[in-house]
Amino acid sequence: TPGLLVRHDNSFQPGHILRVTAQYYNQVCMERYSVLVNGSSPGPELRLQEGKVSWIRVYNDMEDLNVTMHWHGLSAFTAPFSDGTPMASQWPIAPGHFFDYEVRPEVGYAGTYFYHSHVGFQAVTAGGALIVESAQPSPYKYDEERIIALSDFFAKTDEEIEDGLTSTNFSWSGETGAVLVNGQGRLTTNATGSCKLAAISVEPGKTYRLRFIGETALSFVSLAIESHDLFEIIEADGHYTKPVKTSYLQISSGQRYSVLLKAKTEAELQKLGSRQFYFQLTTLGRPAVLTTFAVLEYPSPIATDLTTVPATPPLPIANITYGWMDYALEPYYSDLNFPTAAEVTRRIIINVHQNVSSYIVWLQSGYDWMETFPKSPYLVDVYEGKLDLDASYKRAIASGYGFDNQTRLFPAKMNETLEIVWQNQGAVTTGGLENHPFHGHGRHFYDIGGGDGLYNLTENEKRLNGTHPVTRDTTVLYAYRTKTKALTPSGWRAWRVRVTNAGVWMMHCHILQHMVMGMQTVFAFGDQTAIRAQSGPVDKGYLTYGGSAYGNATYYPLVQHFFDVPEQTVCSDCN
Ligand SMILES: O=C1O[C@H]([C@@H](O)CO)C(O)=C1O
Repeated sequence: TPGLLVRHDNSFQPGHILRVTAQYYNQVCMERYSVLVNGSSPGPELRLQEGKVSWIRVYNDMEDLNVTMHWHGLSAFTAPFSDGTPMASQWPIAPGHFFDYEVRPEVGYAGTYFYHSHVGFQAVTAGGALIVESAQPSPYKYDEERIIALSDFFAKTDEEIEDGLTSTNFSWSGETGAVLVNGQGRLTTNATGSCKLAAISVEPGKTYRLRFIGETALSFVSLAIESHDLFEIIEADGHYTKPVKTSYLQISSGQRYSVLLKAKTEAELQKLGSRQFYFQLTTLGRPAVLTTFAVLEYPSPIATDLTTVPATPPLPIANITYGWMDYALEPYYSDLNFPTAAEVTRRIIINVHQNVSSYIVWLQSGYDWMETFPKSPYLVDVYEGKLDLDASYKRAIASGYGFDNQTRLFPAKMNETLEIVWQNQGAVTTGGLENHPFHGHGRHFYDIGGGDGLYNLTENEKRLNGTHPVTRDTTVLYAYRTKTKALTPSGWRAWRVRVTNAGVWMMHCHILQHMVMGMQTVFAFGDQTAIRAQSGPVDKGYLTYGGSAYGNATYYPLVQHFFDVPEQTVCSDCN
């Protein structure tokens, strides 16, 4: 019997504890008020085991802000209220409360992930690396690994940024001040002072698995390493790929890649006459191009110089590569589950564009979605019997867009095979276009590619022929140009998804500013019956804000164990 209620009193030991605070913090030698996990940005690195349940306790130690924690890329494998999307899959954790997330990474999903708050702009600082360890040895051999998490620095506070983006008196967040590596960096290429670049230490002759994590709020980054001009991609978004050689990476907010890097030998270092090399990171597709640095350092009798920024970048300044690695990545392990075009039962074309009127918003199928839209979380409403997904489905089908504008849901039935096409269009009034890294919660989607103009099924089938699409959770809808005519198609990205995991799954642009400006959609997979059947009955403590599933300083929560049923229950089951 899943769903046993357990009082999480003092005897309960969560596997991990994350404490979220809002406080002044030092980054790039500037003080900024921000939301942190365990007092730092990035927060602690979490390691979970493939196939095993992890309980992660998240304390909201803030006075006046809600929080949720999302396990980016793992969300199909959480208990019903554990995906961490506010007002979609759970009531957010109220100030002074805590919530125990139950996360079970599925076998086959060992790889590189991250966690982050899903509330407002908090994820700019509130997040950290999440590695799912495999029960099996890696198919690739490497000596050691290093995590390289990229994030952005903004001088404005989250509140100023959110207010600016959502008020009639629109004001942009500003562009990123610096792209940071593991939370470290300097404001501009020629900044002076003692502020240090991040150092990634390696030893001569060893092979490293570099795990790159796109934890940026905004930045789409092209990245290369001085004198180390060839590495091999072996993982994308949690899945091993066949090896692909490349001289640079292009990584958006929400994406992860692992690459193998062969460190120079002692002899090669002698020849090069250097023991430190720059990582060069350039932002793409924004009005301002920013180039920032980190350092790859080898053991040296002379301390590595982390305060000098090269006056001239050692590598050429990168440009965007449209369709980078599209149709090129293939799964390492053969995957027979890829749905062909003939298997697609419904194609949902989602037109996305910016609308400039009294507010500046991003619309999908004509509507924005903000966490302020629902009065209560969809998933809660399903269990309360207040949300009729069959009626919503009928309205969505009748609309011709697969979208129900009453609930602002994209509802789907179990066992449908969806093709979801994100279609970029010029902004209303300005014709402006941008690149958007679209992220899908729930089970990973098959990425069937992207291109310029308008999606053309026949043309894309030709390109797909003979390739083996990979499953991803974040891929980029490119713009191809910065301007076109209002509502004119310019760029598309398409996914295929088998509807097998009942639940409420967000699909959204991972740029935090764009999310705040409405660039989010919510899919409901399965109707009420399917969702309830998957979880079994749920406790009422999940159905109200601050309910009894949420603990506080004087109250131990009543938590349902959906996967991890304590032993005594198994025993009472037998009776
Ligand atoms: O969403 C955005 O809004 C601004 C601009 O389009 C409106 O000023 C910008 O640069 C974005 O990426």
